[in-house]
Amino acid sequence: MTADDIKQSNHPLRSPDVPAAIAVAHLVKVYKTNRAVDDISFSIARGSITGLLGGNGAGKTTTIAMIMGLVLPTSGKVSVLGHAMPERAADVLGRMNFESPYVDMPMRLTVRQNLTVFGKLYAVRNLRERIAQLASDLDLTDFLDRASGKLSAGQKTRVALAKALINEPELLLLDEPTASLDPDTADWIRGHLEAYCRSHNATILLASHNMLEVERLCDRVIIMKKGRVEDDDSPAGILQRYNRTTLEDVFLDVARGRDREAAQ
Ligand SMILES: Nc1ncnc2c1ncn2[C@@H]1O[C@H](COP(=O)(O)OP(=O)(O)OP(=O)(O)O)[C@@H](O)[C@H]1O
Repeated sequence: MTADDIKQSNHPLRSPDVPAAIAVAHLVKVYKTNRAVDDISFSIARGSITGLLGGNGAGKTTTIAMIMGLVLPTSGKVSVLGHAMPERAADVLGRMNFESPYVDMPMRLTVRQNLTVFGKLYAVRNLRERIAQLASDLDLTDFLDRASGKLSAGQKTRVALAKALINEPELLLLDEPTASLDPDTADWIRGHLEAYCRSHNATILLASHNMLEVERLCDRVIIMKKGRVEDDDSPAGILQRYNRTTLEDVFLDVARGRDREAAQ
């Protein structure tokens, strides 16, 4: 059954009894006097792909880090797959995963060794087969036994994605998943993520500065500015409200402080 079938049916995953993939309520993070995240609330349905947009310093990474339980909120609540974070992290960390091209793996270990370490951390069954499958899906076979520090930026991104998918997560948090990939490879990765989501009814929350990527992948867009949620809607709804034809233009409107009415 695909994610679309589930959305259109009475499948149990649609039932109100199934908790949201992510729910945050009045979430705040203050660093000294800087309100990096300033009272944000949203809920993300299972099986959806949501883009988290915003300029540099808008609070995207801090939000994702609180959802993962890595950064403690100053106040507010986070729930992941129905479990409070960070209190119940042990119940959910094995069912989620994270990818950022800015987090390096141990450089001297080969790609296969790194994936083996992460697979063991997640207690992945049939790990050898899982790594072979990911290597084939993400085209890693040629450099599986090369030291991770000797890969190109694009190869590293594909390995990071393999690491993020190793435990077949129900929830995937991605920070710039296609940074430093050439357009063709980036497009191919997006197709892979989309197919993964549909086949596993998985949920993705991705922070991105690539508006075309967000338009292509996301069924919902949350725009952050100065730690707050500036807008939250489908890409089509947002384009209509700002009277724009591309999210790139909406992004510039938000960044430059042009409000929705002025954009019309
Ligand atoms: N560990 C930290 N200590 C102090 N301030 C921090 C810390 N991490 C982030 N900040 C500040 O919090 C604010 C939000 O940063 P954050 O990294 O969440 O933004 P972002 O939207 O992910 O930005 P970018 O697009 O540049 O990655 C910024 O002003 C940043 O300087």
